[in-house]
Amino acid sequence: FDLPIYSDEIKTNTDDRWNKAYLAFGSNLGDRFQNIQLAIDLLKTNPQVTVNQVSSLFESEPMYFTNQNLFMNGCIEISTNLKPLELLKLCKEIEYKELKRVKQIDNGPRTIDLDIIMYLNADNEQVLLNDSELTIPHARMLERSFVLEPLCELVPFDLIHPLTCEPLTSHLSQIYAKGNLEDQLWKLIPLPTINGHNRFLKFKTVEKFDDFTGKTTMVSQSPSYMMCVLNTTPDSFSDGNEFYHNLDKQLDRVQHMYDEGLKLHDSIIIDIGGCSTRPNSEQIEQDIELQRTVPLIKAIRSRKDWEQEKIIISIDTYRSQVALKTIEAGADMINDISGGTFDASMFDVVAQHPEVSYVLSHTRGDISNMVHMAKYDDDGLESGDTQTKEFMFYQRLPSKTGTNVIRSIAREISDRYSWALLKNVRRWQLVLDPGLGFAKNGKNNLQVIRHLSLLKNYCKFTKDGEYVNFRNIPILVGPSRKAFIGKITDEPDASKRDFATGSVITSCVGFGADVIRIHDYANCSKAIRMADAIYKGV
Ligand SMILES: Nc1nc2ncc(COP(=O)(O)O)nc2c(=O)[nH]1
Ligand SMILES: Nc1nc2ncc(COP(=O)(O)O)nc2c(=O)[nH]1
Repeated sequence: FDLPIYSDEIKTNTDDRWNKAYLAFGSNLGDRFQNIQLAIDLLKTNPQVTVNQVSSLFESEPMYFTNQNLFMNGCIEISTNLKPLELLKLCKEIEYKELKRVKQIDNGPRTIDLDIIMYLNADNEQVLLNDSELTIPHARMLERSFVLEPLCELVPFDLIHPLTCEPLTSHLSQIYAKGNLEDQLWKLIPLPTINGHNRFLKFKTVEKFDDFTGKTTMVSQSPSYMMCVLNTTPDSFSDGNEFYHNLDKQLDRVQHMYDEGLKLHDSIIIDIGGCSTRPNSEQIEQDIELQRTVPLIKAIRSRKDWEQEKIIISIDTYRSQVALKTIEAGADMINDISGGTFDASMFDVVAQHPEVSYVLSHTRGDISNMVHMAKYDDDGLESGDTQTKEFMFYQRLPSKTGTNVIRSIAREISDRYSWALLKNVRRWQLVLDPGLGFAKNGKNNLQVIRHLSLLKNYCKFTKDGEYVNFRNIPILVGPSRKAFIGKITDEPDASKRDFATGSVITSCVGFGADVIRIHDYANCSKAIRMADAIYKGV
């Protein structure tokens, strides 16, 4: 490896191309999430820095000096024309001047820690630096899962460490192989703060070696979340809404969800839908959708007898204005079945609220024609595109395998993912949903459920060199009472499909789903708990 040895007086960029750097952030003092967002914004506002990507957020046990609060960690990819020592100066300014970090002891608590991990010059070559003030690559990065895990979301899985010449992903696997609990991380999806409670959806995804196949994949090992459907539309296909417009009746139902759901879950997600998304259903006006959702959300949030921090409110809408108004009313998640395709402003609204989660779903076409778009029989690559390469946990996916359905879905979601990031949506906000029944027929739905772990471990290199991966992004599925269940169990009445739904959600958990959207919360809650015990060892 003819690695460039960099020092100030040698390489200054003769052309206007910028260098790239990977920074690691950590905070365990004050409002960690706010501190991190402030540090990112301070980097963004610097004219000599562009923030390209930000990883998921992770919670980790303190290393070295263990008697302190849990850390919130992640990584940032920036482009910059600052040289390493100038970049270090900027990071220190952000830490000490802006975020008032006070360094008492080494490895002790801090409002923010911003470390330069790696630095690549304009020719994309790793830069090595051994200065008294700064070592690049960071001398301790290879012992830190709280650095390598978020970093492996941002860099191609085959990127090597310039000194060990080993891929970063294999260094990370080596840390996990030691089996130290303190190396395991919790992935955090931020939610709006309520009554002073900083809330997060929390997921633990671990690398698991499969004894039978000898392959390693990422699997979930944390309790699955239950998303309870609360449709306020007269034409919901499955919970025939006799009380869709009666607020008191709806609050009674929420009370029952609260009582039943919290028996076996630490929190419940209530998915409020004011406009049916059933294929070919009539799409009511936005104002009516707002009337059916905003007052209900406000009424839920006004109940002092409920522990509000345990009630996560999701709004099932593809309209940006409904998303905006319901967030203002107290919604925590935007559940958009259209993947941002029905309303061009949706991603702008999501980007304005980095504390709100967004379900990025797969569909095709629109409500009236999606049923005709369930064609997945080829690998879906543009004809003649031989450069796009797709992988499932670093194993190259040969074309023409039985995984065409899930690969097409993963690829089409990854296109929406890239667009969302361009619109400044944060990776940490996202939950993925393959969209059961949306531009999928019954057979497709079964294949999607069987291949959920491919979606979870999907990554691709596009022909123009972009790298996308879904490492650590939770998967939501909504199979409850759907037509494919009715067809297989010969049950035309949707409201009688709950027992069969219980078996489907067990399979979904078994194949890696992290959030399950259901109608019969009282019974499905138990099925989810059993599935968590069997498949996730929870
Ligand atoms: N979990 C966790 N533990 C830690 N321990 C020490 C330091 C100090 O790191 P430094 O050597 O870069 O100052 N940072 C962290 C951290 O960010 N996360
Ligand atoms: N994220 C997500 N949201 C959804 N919203 C509505 C429906 C249609 O079912 P319903 O009429 O029972 O709400 N299905 C989904 C789904 O599968 N995933």
